[in-house]
Amino acid sequence: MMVSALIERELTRVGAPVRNGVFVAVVGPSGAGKDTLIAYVRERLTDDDHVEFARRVITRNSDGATEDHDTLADAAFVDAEASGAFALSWEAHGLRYGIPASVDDAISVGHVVVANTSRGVIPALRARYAHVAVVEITAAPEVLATRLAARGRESRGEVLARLARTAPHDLSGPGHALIDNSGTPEIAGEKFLAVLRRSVAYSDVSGLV
Ligand SMILES: Nc1ncnc2c1ncn2[C@@H]1O[C@H](COP(=O)(O)OP(=O)(O)OP(=O)(O)O)[C@@H](O)[C@H]1O
Ligand SMILES: O=P(O)(O)OC[C@H]1O[C@H](OP(=O)(O)O)[C@H](O)[C@@H]1O
Repeated sequence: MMVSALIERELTRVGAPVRNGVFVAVVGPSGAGKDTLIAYVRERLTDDDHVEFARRVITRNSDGATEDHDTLADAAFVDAEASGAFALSWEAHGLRYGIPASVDDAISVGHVVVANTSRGVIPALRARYAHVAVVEITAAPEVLATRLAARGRESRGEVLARLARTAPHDLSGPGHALIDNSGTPEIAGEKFLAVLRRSVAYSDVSGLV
């Protein structure tokens, strides 16, 4: 999209939250199982055109295993961010993360958009979108430690830093669902599916044609 079109859309949006659909933010501590549960529901919603899964942009090479995302070098990410390429962006673990601005279009037409986000961006999300569901995935601390060590994506020092990262915000509010993923992925995954089906039922696709 042309930069001028992006700026025009942003100016139109200021003070007016993006309506109709629902932004489903999947949050929780590292190792809780956000990507695992997103993959679980994604496999079961392939026929549902109303649910989209945001493809994140991260300044990390994709390992192809835990999450399929786009990669940008740090300077390119900063340029993209400045040109309005992201609906939302944040920094964590020494990395930059962005959610493409195109999710606004999906939500405007009444779709449900699912994205793994930082707990720290929930206030910004609630300001940007009229309908936000916050799906907070949890697991016991010892479970997180075991899973991150077994995943093997980070060094031992990085794993310890991730475990030490505490939730910066109180996430409670409308549309907040807490899902414990200390058991099997199926148990938590079915609860997550139920939240998504409620979000689809809630999204407003009437009057959009
Ligand atoms: N219910 C579960 N039972 C057993 N292992 C699980 C379960 N859920 C996730 N895992 C495993 O735990 C590890 C962490 O899961 P995942 O990468 O989905 O977490 P995450 O919350 O996305 O973490 P991060 O924020 O670090 O990306 C993975 O190796 C995954 O296979
Ligand atoms: O701790 P907070 O800010 O909630 O989450 C920060 C980030 O940590 C994880 O990153 P990754 O997917 O493991 O790289 C999450 O996906 C989120 O984007």
